[in-house]
Amino acid sequence: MDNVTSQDSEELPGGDEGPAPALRLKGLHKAFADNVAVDHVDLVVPRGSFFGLVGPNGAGKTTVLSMAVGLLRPDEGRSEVFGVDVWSDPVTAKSLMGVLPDGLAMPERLTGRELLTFIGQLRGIADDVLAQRTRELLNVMELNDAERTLVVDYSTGMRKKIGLATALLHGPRLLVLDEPFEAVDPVSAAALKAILVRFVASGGSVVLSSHVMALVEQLCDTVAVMAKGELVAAGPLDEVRGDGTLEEAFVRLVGVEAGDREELSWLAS
Ligand SMILES: Nc1ncnc2c1ncn2[C@@H]1O[C@H](COP(=O)(O)OP(=O)(O)OP(=O)(O)O)[C@@H](O)[C@H]1O
Repeated sequence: MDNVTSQDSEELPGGDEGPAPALRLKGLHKAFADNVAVDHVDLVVPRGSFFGLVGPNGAGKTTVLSMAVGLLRPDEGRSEVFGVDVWSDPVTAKSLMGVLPDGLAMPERLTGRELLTFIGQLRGIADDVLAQRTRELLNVMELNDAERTLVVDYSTGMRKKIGLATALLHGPRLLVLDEPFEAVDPVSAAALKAILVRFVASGGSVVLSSHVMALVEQLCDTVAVMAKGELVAAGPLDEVRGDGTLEEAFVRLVGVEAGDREELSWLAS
């Protein structure tokens, strides 16, 4: 299936240091009232990498990814996709990336096929190409059986899958996926993983957030660990996890509450 591959052949902006990375975050900062959700985060996602962002609940993953893709305006800092500034040139930047945001809002009173057709037409994809890509994506996502079902009646996992299909439709070079495997059954997850692995093998770049360390360890070559709005580690998977597992490194980096606390002792009585 040629269409779910990256089209990384055109020249994209670079600089003195060579081609620009797939994603570069410079000093991204966001506070909600007194709560600093993301604290001056700098991050580079190299081209062709499969990048995993992990961190405990409330660490700032969704906030940083939302700013990175132009869905949430930062208080400070900038985000560049292949050297294109997401806020000053949003049309170019958004043509280069496919995004699966957290809590994706979609036109819900459409079938999966209608939704993909609608998004494809907004993207200006030619009718024949769109029809072929829609057919293949519904097939690969195993949503063919649900072709006549409205998205509003989809399960959570099915919504993730149709969301990923909309992100892939225009053949982006970078995919930014917030918790793509949440609520997806193991069979569908295997299909999604295969699509993403193939996308990276063809030159695409993926950034995903997840709470599932085993999945990040299995898929990603580069990881970043976030806690309390800051990056506490970032680099090649083997460097970040050291001699142990990613989960052990995560616990070491993020810290855990003491396990012998008095609270909830009544549960065992
Ligand atoms: N729209 C908002 N208004 C106010 N506070 C917010 C908003 N969005 C996020 N926050 C706060 O910012 C912090 C970071 O939240 P964020 O959703 O980015 O974390 P996360 O790492 O994605 O968490 P999770 O793993 O639970 O999804 C949290 O303290 C959260 O309460």
